[in-house]
Amino acid sequence: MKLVGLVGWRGMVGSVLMQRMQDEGDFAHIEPVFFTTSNAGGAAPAMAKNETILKSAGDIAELSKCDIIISCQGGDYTGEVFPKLRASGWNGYWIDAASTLRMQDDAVIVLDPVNLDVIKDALGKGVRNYVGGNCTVSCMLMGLGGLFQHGLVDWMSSMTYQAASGGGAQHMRELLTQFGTINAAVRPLLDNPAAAILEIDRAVLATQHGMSPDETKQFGVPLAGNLIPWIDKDLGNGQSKEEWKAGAETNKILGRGAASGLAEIPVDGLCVRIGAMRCHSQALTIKLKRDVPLDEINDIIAGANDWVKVVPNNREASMRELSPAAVTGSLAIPVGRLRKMSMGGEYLSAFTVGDQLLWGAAEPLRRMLRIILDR
Ligand SMILES: NC(=O)C1=CN([C@@H]2O[C@H](COP(=O)(O)OP(=O)(O)OC[C@H]3O[C@@H](n4cnc5c(N)ncnc54)[C@H](OP(=O)(O)O)[C@@H]3O)[C@@H](O)[C@H]2O)C=CC1
Ligand SMILES: N[C@@H](CC(=O)OP(=O)(O)O)C(=O)O
Repeated sequence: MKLVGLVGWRGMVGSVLMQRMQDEGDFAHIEPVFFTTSNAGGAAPAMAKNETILKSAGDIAELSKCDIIISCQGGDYTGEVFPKLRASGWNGYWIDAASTLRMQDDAVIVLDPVNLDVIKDALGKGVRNYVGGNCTVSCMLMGLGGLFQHGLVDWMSSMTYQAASGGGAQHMRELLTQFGTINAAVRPLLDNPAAAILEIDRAVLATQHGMSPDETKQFGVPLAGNLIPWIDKDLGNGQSKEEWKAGAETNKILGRGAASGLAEIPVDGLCVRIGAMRCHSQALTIKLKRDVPLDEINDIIAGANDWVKVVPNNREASMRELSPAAVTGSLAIPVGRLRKMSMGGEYLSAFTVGDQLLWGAAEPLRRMLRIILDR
């Protein structure tokens, strides 16, 4: 049985991964070894078999014993340990949730319902580094992958509504704390039916403006009752790094770009943080290569994989099925609001939602593990 090292298993992404691996019976196929950056020598979790003691995640000799390592520990860890591990001569498979290695030539971005051909080709060529994609990109491709597979996309623009979880666990806590602070500030007014709504509104605004640096430590500004139209680094050209990833990673996942000889498909947009918990949503404008009838488009989208689900473009279904609260905790990727836009028959509008901790982070990793194990 393959020795599989697990790093970052108790973090937010790691916990979702462990749950999914248990749900799918993955531990029956591996000998797990649990690593830690903070508690070496402590007890490994219940899924452990023979290796019941936590090993140090900085111990290159211990890591080197593994056939496969899955890391959800973060980019700093990858940047620090991965080069040392490879320099030591380790030739195992490295599967990672962090973005650090994504765009390297010797790494593949994994999303097998969309790019199994790219993954298999890489395995055949001896590639050893497999990295999960950016959550927004992975969720978009799980939903709209069919249109790309059928060569129908001329270009795409995405306007995102990204959840607090994209920043990490502390960001989710901060959002909820802010909601609580605001609610507490206006509670007496809310309890009084005679209170004027503009008075309540003024009190909310005053509370948001009055939040201490401690209350906005993660996001930098209040997110509750607000939004933040910038995610990740400032690239200095007016684009955020999250926006850059949309084009760069989509094309890499699809195996397009200079190395392949296939022209890149322009994908660009504007990424916005909103006060949702763990589902990323996005509104898409898609310029099709030709005017394909809407029923054909529905079939192409719905037929692309087992998880995408086309939601009828009406008010009831959209409100019920196409929201973060409807999708959280589920692997389903609903795509709705499908309609041709007033600009012409080649312009398609769509809206999609995905759990950014499942398809956006953990799920592609555990599926990559199974692809390697099943070879
Ligand atoms: N959050 C996201 O949406 C996404 C994240 N990623 C990638 O995954 C990486 C990990 O993200 P995420 O899971 O959110 O990070 P977390 O902060 O939840 O976990 C990272 C590590 O922090 C340590 N840690 C310290 N205190 C705690 C605690 N109280 N509870 C749990 N763990 C703790 C753990 O390491 P130890 O056990 O060694 O102490 C853990 O493995 C990111 O840096 C990113 O590269 C990728 C896609 C999406
Ligand atoms: N940047 C994403 C989360 C994330 O971890 O992305 P990446 O894996 O590309 O660093 C967000 O904030 O919503």
